[in-house]
Amino acid sequence: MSIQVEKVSRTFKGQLAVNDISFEVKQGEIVGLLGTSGCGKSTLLRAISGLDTGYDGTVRVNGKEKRGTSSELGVIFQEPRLMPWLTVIDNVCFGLTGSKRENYAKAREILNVVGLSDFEKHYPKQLSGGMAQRTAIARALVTEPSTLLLDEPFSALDAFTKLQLQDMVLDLWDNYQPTMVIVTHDIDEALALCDRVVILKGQPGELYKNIELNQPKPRDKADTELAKVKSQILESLEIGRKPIRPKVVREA
Ligand SMILES: Nc1ncnc2c1ncn2[C@@H]1O[C@H](COP(=O)(O)OP(=O)(O)OP(=O)(O)O)[C@@H](O)[C@H]1O
Repeated sequence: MSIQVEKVSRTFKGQLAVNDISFEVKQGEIVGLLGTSGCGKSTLLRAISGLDTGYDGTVRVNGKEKRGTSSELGVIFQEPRLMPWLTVIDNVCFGLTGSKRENYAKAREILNVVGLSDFEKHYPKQLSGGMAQRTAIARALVTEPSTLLLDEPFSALDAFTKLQLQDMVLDLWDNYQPTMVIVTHDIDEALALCDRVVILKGQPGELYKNIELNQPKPRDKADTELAKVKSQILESLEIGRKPIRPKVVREA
């Protein structure tokens, strides 16, 4: 599934939050939305997902205008949003319309991919943060969406779990080749996962740069080309360029 974002703007109570943003996500591509806090990344993702319809401009899916949610788009949030009274497998099946037998078969296949086969009978309170987020990812995948939209999916997790789940995303991609849009603050995460990074800047947020990443995955973190892209991104975001405090010049 390809996505075309055309001249999308969003105003909240007379205040422009994102301004005239256009970009395309090709079929099977993993695109990262990066930018400093408040530049409108989540607002843009909500417009793409159809959870928000109050924007100006157009979102197209495979070239056709879309406004509103679609079962072809799976959304994953920062927090897993599981139902505490349901087991892992019942959380994954929630919303499926088939027979219990069919649903469980589908859910078990996905739970295997996300590494939770041994935990299907656990309840959310018995899971670690990483396992809960894996369950949320399995729930999004079970309807076989061709596109996944992820809003800072790993930012609440510890560094080690985050790396494990980033590897899992690459495995998922190998299995299903979904189109993905990932909102992240984490430049290393974007460098590990994305084929392209869209950088937003300012308030209201505007599209600043589109950076292609052609290195094969899984990527070598020590790769010099990747290091160059990282400094290009840091420079775009104006991180590390200014001293945090102005230098005090003392008189002799
Ligand atoms: N429902 C809303 N009502 C009013 N203002 C909103 C709403 N949603 C977002 N905004 C405003 O729009 C701007 C962009 O917010 P958004 O959450 O999209 O930014 P972001 O880049 O995702 O930020 P962060 O990285 O901190 O999550 C902010 O100024 C925010 O206050």
